[in-house]
Amino acid sequence: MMTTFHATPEFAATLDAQDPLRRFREQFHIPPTPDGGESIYFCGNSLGLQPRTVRAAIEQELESWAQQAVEGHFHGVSPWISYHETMADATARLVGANPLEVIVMNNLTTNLHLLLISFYRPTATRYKVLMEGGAFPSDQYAVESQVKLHGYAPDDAIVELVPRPGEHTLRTEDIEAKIQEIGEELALVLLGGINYYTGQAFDMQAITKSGHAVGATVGFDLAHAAGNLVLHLHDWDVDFACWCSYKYLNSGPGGVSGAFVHERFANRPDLPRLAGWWGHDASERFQMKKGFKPMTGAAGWQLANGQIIALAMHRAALALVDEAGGIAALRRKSEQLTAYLEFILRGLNLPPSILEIITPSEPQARGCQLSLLVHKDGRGLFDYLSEAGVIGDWREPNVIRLAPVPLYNTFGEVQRVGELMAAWAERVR
Ligand SMILES: Cc1ncc(COP(=O)(O)O)c(C=O)c1O
Ligand SMILES: Nc1ccccc1C(=O)C[C@H](N)C(=O)O
Repeated sequence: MMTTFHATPEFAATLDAQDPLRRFREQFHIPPTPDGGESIYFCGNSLGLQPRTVRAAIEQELESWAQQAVEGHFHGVSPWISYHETMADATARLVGANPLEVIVMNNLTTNLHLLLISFYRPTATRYKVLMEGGAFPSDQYAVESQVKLHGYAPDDAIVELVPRPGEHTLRTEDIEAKIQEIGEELALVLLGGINYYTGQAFDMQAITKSGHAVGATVGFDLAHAAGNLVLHLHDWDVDFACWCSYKYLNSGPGGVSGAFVHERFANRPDLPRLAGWWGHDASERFQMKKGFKPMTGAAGWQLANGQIIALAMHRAALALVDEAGGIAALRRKSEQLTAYLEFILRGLNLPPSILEIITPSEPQARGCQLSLLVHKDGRGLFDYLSEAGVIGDWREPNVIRLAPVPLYNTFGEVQRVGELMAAWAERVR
C-alpha cells in the first residue's frame, strides 16, 4: 500500500493514528534529550533501544542464580541447560527457517568464523571468495584470515564487487555476471544481506541460485537484515548465515548472534568444524565420553554453554516481534516509514552536489535505513541533527545513516527530521 504523502505534522499525525504498531513505542526506553524531551532515535541499525521487558527477564535469571545456584541449570522457570532451545521457534520464524536450522550463540564474527571453517573448503583450483567491496571490516578481516589459514593469498583469493562508475550500489545482474566469470574457481559467495554503508539489500535468492549454479557455497551476514527484512533462508536455499541481535532485534550491546545452517547439512558429522561440548549429542553430553558426535542441525555448531543473561535479553526482545505480529507486520510499517523519510528528504530539493540518498529507492532493494552521502558540510549536518536530539550515525568518510524502525519510531519523528533538515538546507544551499 503506498500513500500519497504530505510533509505536514497533521499528515504525519494521521499516519501515526492509523499505525497498528503504535502501542509498541511505549514498550521501549527512549533516550532523553538534555532538556528532558525524547530524542528521535534513528539508530536502531547500530544499537536497538532497550525493551522495558528486558530488566525483568534479567532479574528472573539473577533470581534463579541467587536462589538455586547450580540447580538453576536444571530447575527454575527456564532451566539454563535448555535455555537456547526456548528461542528456536521464534528465531526460525524471524529468518524463514526450520527450528533445526537455527541456533543462537556467541557474537557475530565468532559465528562467521565457525561457519567459514565448515563452509569455506578451498581446493587448489576452487578457492576464491566473492564479497562486496567495502563489506563491514569485521567480515573483511574474518575472510582475510580464513583465506590465509588455508594458505592462500587474500589479494588473489578475495574478489570484491564494486558498483559501476557513477553508481553507489551493486546491480544483481553484475553480481550474477561476476559469479559466472569466476565460475569453477569460486568456492564461496559471502555478502551482507544489507550493506551496512549503503543500506542496499541484495537479492539473496537470485544470488544463491547463481552461486549454486557454478558449484559455490553461498552465505550471508545478516547483521543489518535480521529483524529488518522478511527473510526466507530455507526456501532461498541459502547454505549458511549469521546475524547479530543488538541492532534491529533490540537485544542489547554485545547481544548474542544467530546462525543458520541449511537443513541439508543437518546430519553431516563429516563436515569439518570446530567442536565443543555444547554441540555434542545432548543425550550423551554429560557422559564425558571421548569422540565428538554433533547434534543434528545448527545446534551442532555450538561450542559452549549459553550466555544466559544475553539470551534472556534476546528472548524478551524476540517476544516483542512476535507480539507485534511477526516480521511481516513490522516490515509493512517499515516500508511506509522509510518511504515517508525518502519523500521528505527528496522534497528538500537539494542538488546531488550537496546531498545524495545512496540507498536504492525500490522497497525490495533496501530495509529501513537510508544512507545520505553528504558532499557539503556533512559533519556539520550530523552535529546539528545531534544537537537537535536526532540520533543517527556517521560512517566515514561522509555518510549519515538514518534508520526509522517500525517498533518504536513514528511518522511524526520523520516529519520533524524533515523540518530540521529543511532549516539546514536553507543555510547550506
Ligand atoms: C555487517 C556486520 N558484520 C559484523 C559486525 C560485527 O559484529 P560482532 O561485533 O557481533 O562480531 C557488524 C556490526 O558490528 C556488522 O554490521
Ligand atoms: N557493535 C558496535 C559497538 C560499538 C560501535 C558500533 C557497533 C556496531 O555494531 C556497528 C554496526 N555494525 C554498524 O553497522 O555500524
